[in-house]
Amino acid sequence: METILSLKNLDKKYGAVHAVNNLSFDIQKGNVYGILGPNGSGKSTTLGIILNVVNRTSGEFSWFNGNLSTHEALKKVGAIIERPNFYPYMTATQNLALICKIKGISTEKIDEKLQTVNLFERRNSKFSTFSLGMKQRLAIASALLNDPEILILDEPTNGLDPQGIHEIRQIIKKIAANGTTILLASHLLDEVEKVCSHVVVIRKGIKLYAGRVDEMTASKGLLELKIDTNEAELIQLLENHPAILKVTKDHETIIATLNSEISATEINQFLFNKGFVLSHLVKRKPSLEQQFLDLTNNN
Ligand SMILES: Nc1ncnc2c1ncn2[C@@H]1O[C@H](COP(=O)(O)OP(=O)(O)OP(=O)(O)O)[C@@H](O)[C@H]1O
Repeated sequence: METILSLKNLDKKYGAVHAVNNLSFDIQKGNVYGILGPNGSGKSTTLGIILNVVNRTSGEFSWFNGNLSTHEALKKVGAIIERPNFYPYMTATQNLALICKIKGISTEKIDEKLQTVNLFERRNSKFSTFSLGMKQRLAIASALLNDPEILILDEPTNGLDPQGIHEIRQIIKKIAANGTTILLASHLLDEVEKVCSHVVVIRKGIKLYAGRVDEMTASKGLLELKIDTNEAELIQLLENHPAILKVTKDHETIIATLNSEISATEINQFLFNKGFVLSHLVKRKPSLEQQFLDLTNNN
């Protein structure tokens, strides 16, 4: 696996605010990474540091195994960390041509990138006529003009309506499917769940989890149970079962969080043998949301 970016013990303090706290993780080529954390958890600061627009307090980061200077490496990076300024009276194509000129890159990729973000049909429309979603898509096209190895996006769907959000997510997936590595920051759990293969969960600048999204969701799961009588006795029995970590109630439903593998059939048989006949039994995986809440509460 080729490492695109490596962060080691990165730290950033703004006076008394410890925005990034001893953060380490690696970005491997071809994956889609989400930095997930609530507002103010240090996501933008982390992106700012690796893009050389924020100075770190201590720690290291290296691009492409340290084979290139940061200046050279950043030529292979496409990033949108603030809304870029486009000229309202110029068309999509004209705006991108200007960016090519400023960056000193060829204009030959403009049409291809407009197609990638589904704006080719609107290439001759003035920027001022674009919806917020279209503006964001044009920003993505502008970040792709140099065919970057990695695309970095800070809160790519912020402020968009549901249709705009869906379109941006589809485009991110399309870009990833073409082999571009992606790193995005988001405070939205479902965004990371829908778009990313890997996640780094941070809170108050501290890493709480780093790994595959599907491994994070592949915990032991939970059981939903209902019974018409003897509910208190059932809860007590479940609490003493070795495969069950804890038991809670959500309205009429008993929720048993598992700490080891057990099938719904096994638990059903066990309870039936003890004289409990359930009216409802479902085994579920906890959502990323629940795991995220568990992670942030436990830390
Ligand atoms: N220039 C700055 N000066 C002082 N404090 C700052 C500065 N930039 C960020 N911070 C603080 O650092 C912490 C992390 O902020 P950061 O913007 O990195 O978080 P974030 O996770 O990106 O949040 P958001 O999604 O709200 O932007 C916050 O407490 C923020 O107030």
